Formats: sequence, C-alpha cells, structure tokens
Amino acid sequence: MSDAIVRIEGLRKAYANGVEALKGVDLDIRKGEILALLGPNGAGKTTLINIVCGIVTATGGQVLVDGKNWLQDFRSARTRIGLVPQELTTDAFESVWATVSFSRGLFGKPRDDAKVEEILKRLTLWDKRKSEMRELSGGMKRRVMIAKALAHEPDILFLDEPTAGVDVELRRDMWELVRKLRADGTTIILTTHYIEEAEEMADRVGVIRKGELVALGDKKGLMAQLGQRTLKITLDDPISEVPSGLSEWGVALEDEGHTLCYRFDSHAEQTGIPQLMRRLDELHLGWKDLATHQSSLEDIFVSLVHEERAA
Ligand SMILES: Nc1ncnc2c1ncn2[C@@H]1O[C@H](COP(=O)(O)OP(=O)(O)OP(=O)(O)O)[C@@H](O)[C@H]1O
Repeated sequence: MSDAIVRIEGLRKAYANGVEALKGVDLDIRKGEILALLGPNGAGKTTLINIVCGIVTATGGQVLVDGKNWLQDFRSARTRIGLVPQELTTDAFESVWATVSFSRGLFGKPRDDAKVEEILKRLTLWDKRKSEMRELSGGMKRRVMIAKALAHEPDILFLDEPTAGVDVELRRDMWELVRKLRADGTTIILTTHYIEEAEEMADRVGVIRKGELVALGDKKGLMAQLGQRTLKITLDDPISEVPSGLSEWGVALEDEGHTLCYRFDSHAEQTGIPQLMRRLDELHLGWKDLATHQSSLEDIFVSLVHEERAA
C-alpha cells in the first residue's frame, strides 16, 4: 500500500464530441507533497483536475480520496478538496471578505469570521478585505481565488495553472505562497506549462501527453529514467556529412560540421562509446575535444512533446 491521499485509477474521459481527453490515467498523490502536472495545451490536465474535483464526470475509472470512492462519498471528498480554477471566477462588485466568506458557506461550513480572517492574513489580503474585486490587481485577484478555495479548510488543493500570464515577480510570489501552504500540511497539485515552475516547486513531476500520463517521478528520478546523455566530439577538421561508417551509432552533425553528437543511455550496459571512438580512428577522423551533457527536465519535456507532434 502507498501513502496516497488521492488515488486515481484508470481514469477516462470521452467528451460528447468524441474527444478522448483521458485514456486511462493511474496516479497516486502522496499526502503533503507538491505534485506538478506538466503537459502541452490540450493534454488533459484540466479535465483530470475537474474530474477529481467533481466538475466533470468521468467515463471510466475512479478516484479514491483517503481510500473512499469520491462519488459514493461525494460530500466528504468535496470538503477535503479545494480548487483554484484557471479562470478567475468572482463577482467584480463583491468585497474580498464577502467573496471568501461566501465560499465557505457553499460547502456547508458554519460562518467563522476568525477563520476567514486567518486565511486573508495568511494570503496578505487582510488590508484589502473591504476592497471590491474589480479594484484589485491581477496578482491580488489570484490570491483571492486561493483564499476562496481555502475558505472551507480543504487539505488537498488543486491549482490549475496558477501562474499563467503572470509576470516573473508575481510568479515567484505565488511559489512562495504555495510552499507556505505545503509547510502548513496542505497537499498541492498544480498544472503548469512552465518547466521552470515544475523544477522549482514540485516534489514530483508528472507529464501528461494526449490524455496519458507518460512520465512520473521526482526530478532526479525522471532525468535518470528518461534522460539521455549526449557525447559531443569536436573534430580537428569539419566534415560535410556523417560518414556511412558511423551509421549504426545514429550520430548527428552540428556546428557546421565541426561537432559529432552521439546520444546514449548512460544506464545501458553498453554505451557504444569505445566502439565509436575506435571507428573514428579507423576512418581517420581526428578529434580535439570530447564533452558529455546530461539532458535536463526541459530537454525531456521537449522531446516528449515532439513525440506527440510526430505521433
Ligand atoms: N467541454 C469539452 N467538450 C469537448 N472537448 C473538450 C472539453 N473540454 C476539453 N476538451 C478537449 O479535451 C482535451 C483536453 O483538454 P484539457 O482542457 O483537459 O487540456 P489541458 O491539458 O488542460 O490544456 P491547457 O493546458 O490548454 O489548459 C482537448 O482536446 C480539449 O479540446
């Protein structure tokens, strides 16, 4: 058994128009972690979140919140979960206080001014409590959305692209805030397009592509699992094309013929490097420098997205 607070099993969604947004996703979310779901536009991230939060109905599979089926035990699941949606959904003329306080009532929680005050202070919104939503900056509005999602005291928080279209400074601010929430014991699942965000924030990263979870792990684990190394061989003299004698290594030519690049799996028993170097000798290809490079999370993500385009 794992320590999953949310267990997603074989989750499927086919929309009425025939789009298969999720094709059987299995995912365990661990208590107290920050999990980032990365994926290109239309990968299925929002659909996944919306199903777990009860906004979209699944066409297959189930979600267990603390071991209980989320539909059979819907009220309890919904109380445990907070959602900050992608779109800002608030009444422009409502005050910050009313927006947050009202949201608490929606979940059947009794009025608790002390709790609302605590949440507003935690999100540095206390000074703005009387302001109408329309008077707030974009960053403040996002904070209110988080306060709203926290109003009924959930311990699992879903953030759907919390920093989309937000400037770098505000983004860092948001990261700080999310870290604080985690330190207070909240489990956080966020979706993002920004690899930097996933790298910076997440304990684990999942990559969703075309409705499937194609990778999952901590950053180092993912790099070890999916990352490749590249050996760059700087030649004495440039060449115009890769000699046929090197075809079995699948090397590429870069830097206007000055550099041969060989991608290899550093975990494989045989990297093929000694044989490649011998072949270079046989072909009388002189070289003056060798360097290896480990692919980053960004390289991995880009190659996964490329695979999608090619598919
Ligand atoms: N209500 C809907 N009806 C029909 N198709 C939908 C609906 N909502 C989403 N889709 C389709 O389902 C697929 C997954 O969309 P989803 O919004 O879950 O992706 P996403 O990964 O969140 O994308 P983005 O990063 O752009 O928000 C897309 O092809 C999308 O067009």
